[in-house]
Amino acid sequence: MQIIDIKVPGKKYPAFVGENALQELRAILSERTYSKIMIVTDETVGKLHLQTLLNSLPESTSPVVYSAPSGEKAKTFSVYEKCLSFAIEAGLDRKACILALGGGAVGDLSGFVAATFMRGIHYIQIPTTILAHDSAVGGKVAINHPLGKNLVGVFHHPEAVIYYTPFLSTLPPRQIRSGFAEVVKEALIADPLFLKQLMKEAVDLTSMPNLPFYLKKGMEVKAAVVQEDEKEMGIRAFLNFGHTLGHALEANAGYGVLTHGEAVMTGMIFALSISRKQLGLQFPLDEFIQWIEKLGYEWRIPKEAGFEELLQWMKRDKKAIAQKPMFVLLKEIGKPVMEEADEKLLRECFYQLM
Ligand SMILES: O=C(O)C(=O)C[C@@H](O)[C@H](O)[C@H](O)COP(=O)(O)O
Repeated sequence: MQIIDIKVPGKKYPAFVGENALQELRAILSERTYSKIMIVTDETVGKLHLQTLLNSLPESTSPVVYSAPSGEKAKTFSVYEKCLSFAIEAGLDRKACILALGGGAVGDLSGFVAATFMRGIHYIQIPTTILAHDSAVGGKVAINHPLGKNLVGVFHHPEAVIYYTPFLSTLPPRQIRSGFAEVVKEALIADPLFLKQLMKEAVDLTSMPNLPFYLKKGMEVKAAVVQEDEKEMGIRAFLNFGHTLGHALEANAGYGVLTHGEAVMTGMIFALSISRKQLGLQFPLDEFIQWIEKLGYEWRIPKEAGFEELLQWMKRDKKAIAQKPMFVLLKEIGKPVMEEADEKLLRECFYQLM
């Protein structure tokens, strides 16, 4: 089993990755005296994995279970309120703990509920997707606002991340693809050799013997960034590579139409294209695109997505300054910077990618 320690001011927590990770959860829950355990999951994951989780809890726990709608539908004000009402009615108090069993959306909802319920209680991330190797680490939790993705949120770190890799075996190819996009992002912003390795080895996303290693590498990249800049005052924003357009595409299409990873992959190609023009990035973009297309990414900007409309979403992005969209760009692979881009250049790159 792999253990990655995440250290932020005033807190250190482990991410356990591997086939024995659930034993670590049992140990944590046996050691701590939580007044009540509430599992938050979603309709899809609950059917597949809830029983495994229940079987691994200490006998003394009698958890209550809240099931949210699957995917981004979990991250609405109305589901947030329902989840809080459930917690209150179930008698949770300030010594209770939430277990977030699911992908990024369940993790975000659970973390936001945990952060705000009675001004903050403990929670533990139990990711079940590849995507959540990224979102479960680092304490960003949020719900969506009708005017933009993740616009309502806080930083609230989990007590631990329990990444039980057998859960990943039920993922459909589209979800594998979505999560793998964030691994590619971690390589692009931090590690040219890792990117080379991925482009050489990853040829079929349904058979990746090295996946646990890729996930660990990705989580290490993330942990190192978060450790240096917990609250995104500077370099943490580099983890948002591809997300300026990515979030806009997700929101504009209607949450759930595109997966997060599909939208981020398109956003990364957009950012790479801007980086080449604005910063002279030397990067074989065509070869990269050929690779990801072979992996099954349908990354093109949808014809019906208008530039003006997407620009409005990008202006409301959390990185925007005075309503000017900001982009994480690359000077070189592994050397990100945050920059504004001229609207004319944005438009040019945008239409090239349709
Ligand atoms: O943890 C971060 O910081 C990231 O930006 C990682 C992203 O991949 C992740 O999707 C995150 O939840 C997006 O955060 P947001 O601040 O852009 O909403």
